[in-house]
Amino acid sequence: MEPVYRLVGADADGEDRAVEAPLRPTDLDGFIGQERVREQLDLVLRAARARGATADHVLFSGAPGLGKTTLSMIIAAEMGAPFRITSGPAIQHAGDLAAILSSLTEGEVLFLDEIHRMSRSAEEMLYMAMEDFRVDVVVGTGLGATPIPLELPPFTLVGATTRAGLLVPPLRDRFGFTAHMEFYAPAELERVIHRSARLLDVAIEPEGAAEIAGRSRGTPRIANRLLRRVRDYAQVKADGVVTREVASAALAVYEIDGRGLDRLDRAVLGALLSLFGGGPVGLSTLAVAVGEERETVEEVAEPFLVREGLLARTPRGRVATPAAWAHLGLAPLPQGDPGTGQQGPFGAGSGGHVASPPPRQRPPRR
Ligand SMILES: Nc1ncnc2c1ncn2[C@@H]1O[C@H](COP(=O)(O)OP(=O)(O)OP(=O)(O)O)[C@@H](O)[C@H]1O
Repeated sequence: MEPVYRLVGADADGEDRAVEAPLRPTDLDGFIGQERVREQLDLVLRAARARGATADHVLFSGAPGLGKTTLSMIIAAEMGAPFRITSGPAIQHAGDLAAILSSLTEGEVLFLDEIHRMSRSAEEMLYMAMEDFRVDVVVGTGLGATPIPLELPPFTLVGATTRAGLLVPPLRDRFGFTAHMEFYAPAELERVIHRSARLLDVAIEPEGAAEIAGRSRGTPRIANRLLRRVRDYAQVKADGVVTREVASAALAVYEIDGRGLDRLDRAVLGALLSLFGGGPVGLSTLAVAVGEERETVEEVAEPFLVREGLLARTPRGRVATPAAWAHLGLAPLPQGDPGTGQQGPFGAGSGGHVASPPPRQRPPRR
């Protein structure tokens, strides 16, 4: 699938990569939210420091942009250890991993992003390295292949994954501490935005920060990106201060609505409601209706709509919830509406079927 650029996408784009470094908190106290993870990690690190030992291996799981890389850098900083970063897709052969591991120094923190995308042979080498701080490097090929054991200095592996379920148990079991990163509450995102605004020298009012936070999909990376776009607008169209009105007008230019939905999200939801009476409708049909690839609808638009309780995936197809009708300002079709002839799982009006004639669009609710 071609990557789809979205201002509210959680993956890092080129600009994010270029500007995120100075916005990262550098110690646990400066890291906002994720209270439980922070508290547990603090204990793990303090205990390791008190023993004069290297910290246990750590696994972070969770959606992109929630702070996994930032926390792993904090682990290195808190341990006073060097930090190195690599990723699963960059390690396609066991030899790639052996080269990295054999150059680690004592106590170094190795951050392995997208650990679920490493090759199987590298994964097997990693188990041994994590457990025994040793790897077998195979020299030669065929009958002449000989494993040469190589001792490694103690190090801390910090793995990050968006798909913890894809990790094989022997790998998962070798992490001493595993944490799942949750989406952030709006109040936490407001703190992230105020902190970033201070670092970027942007004047922002509390209501302006709240406006951005509400549209940031629970994700600090998106909050920081929206802040940068709102700052541009404030400089060009206003007096540079981010007020509620400025934030709201700026994000309207980018077609990000009050709940953080963008044009694609609203197109999917709009088609589901106005063409298919709220569903159920098959994914392929829905994708054709919005002129997008099936994968784009399924992987790019739907996860957030499902998370927000606006859309449900049911065995009979995609279904809009009552909240979806309310969000688009439409009244759900009444029970037994001739436009749909069916009753869906979300009560009155959520029925409807691809084969049915498209229902009439209702005027906005008062
Ligand atoms: N708790 C937080 N407090 C303040 N800023 C944060 C926090 N979490 C993340 N950020 C900011 O959000 C941005 C993205 O964070 P980070 O790169 O650590 O996310 P990630 O989970 O590693 O994402 P990916 O999986 O895409 O690599 C960074 O600019 C970082 O400063």
